[in-house]
Amino acid sequence: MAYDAVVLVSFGGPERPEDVMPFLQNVTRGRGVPPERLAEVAEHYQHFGGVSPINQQNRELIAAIRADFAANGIDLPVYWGNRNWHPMLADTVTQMRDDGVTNALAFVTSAYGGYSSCRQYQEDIAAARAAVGPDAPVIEKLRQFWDHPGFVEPHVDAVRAALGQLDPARRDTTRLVFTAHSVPTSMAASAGPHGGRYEAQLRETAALVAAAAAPDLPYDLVWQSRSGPPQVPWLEPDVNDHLAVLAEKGVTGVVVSPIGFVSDHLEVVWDLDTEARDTARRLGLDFARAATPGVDPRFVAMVRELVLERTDPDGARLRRRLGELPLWDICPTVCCVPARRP
Ligand SMILES: CC1=C(CCC(=O)O)c2cc3nc(cc4[nH]c(cc5[nH]c(cc1n2)c(C)c5CCC(=O)O)c(CCC(=O)O)c4C)C(CCC(=O)O)=C3C
Ligand SMILES: [Fe+2]
Repeated sequence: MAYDAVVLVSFGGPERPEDVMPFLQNVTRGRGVPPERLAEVAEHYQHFGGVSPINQQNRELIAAIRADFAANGIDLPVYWGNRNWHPMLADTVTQMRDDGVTNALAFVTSAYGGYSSCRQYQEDIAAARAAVGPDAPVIEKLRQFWDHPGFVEPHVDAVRAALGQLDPARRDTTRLVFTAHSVPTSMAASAGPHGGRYEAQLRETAALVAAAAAPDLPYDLVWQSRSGPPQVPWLEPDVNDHLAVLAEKGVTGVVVSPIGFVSDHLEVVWDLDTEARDTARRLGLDFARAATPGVDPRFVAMVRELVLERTDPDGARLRRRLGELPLWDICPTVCCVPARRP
């Protein structure tokens, strides 16, 4: 198959105070998120002047991908469209159509399977194509990359660097805490043969990062940024509750590594750097937050490798990975479908 473009597909975030509410309404439409929760999250954004860092981070990632493609002889334009805020994916797909694009590959800024991280992005792509009409380009999502060295290695280095900020004399009471966005348990236990991928893949990534960064330290995978109405069960424990349990057990310091994400967006700079750090301070725990891949050259090169896996005659041989869970190039239609429609 010959491809004529790459499109980066992401979550999107507000860039002005007046964008915050309409953005949150886009995120939560039809999801039963209580208005109190929306008001609280709007407040988090307003602490940063109504500007989420995520769009600027994606601009920087796209600039780095373009430079990497150019340096490596890949002659494909790179477009950008979001699920929840401008540039909206449907507008981007319109532009791609107008530019004559017919077959594109999509790089989604989420490493994992699962409904929000994989299937919902495929639904976003299908909806954007439907809005454009029959002459919309075909768009195929690149594979999940939770165990790709270009994703794992930057996390490993970041955990090592964060450990370096903690007291080495207290290493035997130091602990690694990996985090990812919580999801409703009904979504986590996705139906079909590929159910439960999100949590299983996160556990594999946590194990890979821990083994390479600090094999002597115990670690846990916990959840952050729970949304939704309180009566709906979401994956637990929450990172803040987990820190309290660790402090109780005699742990003196934590490295918190958000392996669920690819950049230090608002859920990282607010939910971890502000809230979880405050929790740690109250509990008397030393706290260091590990960085996400961002524009690490290995992560940028990974995007090129994922493209080459699909375009190079030897592509299958380029499929670099560190884990052992099932991996597929193209998601089966039953993959990552939630047990109950969210
Ligand atoms: C699995 C997952 C990822 C990782 C995969 C990926 O990266 O895509 C992720 C990423 C993100 N989540 C983000 C922000 C938000 N997520 C929300 C709400 C929700 N997230 C969910 C799941 C996930 N979310 C779910 C199941 C909901 C409930 C509503 C629903 O069923 O869909 C809400 C609503 C308010 C609230 O928090 O209650 C906000 C504002 C931002 C942007 C941060 C920025 O602006 O910098 C990013 C990257
Ligand atoms: Fe999937």
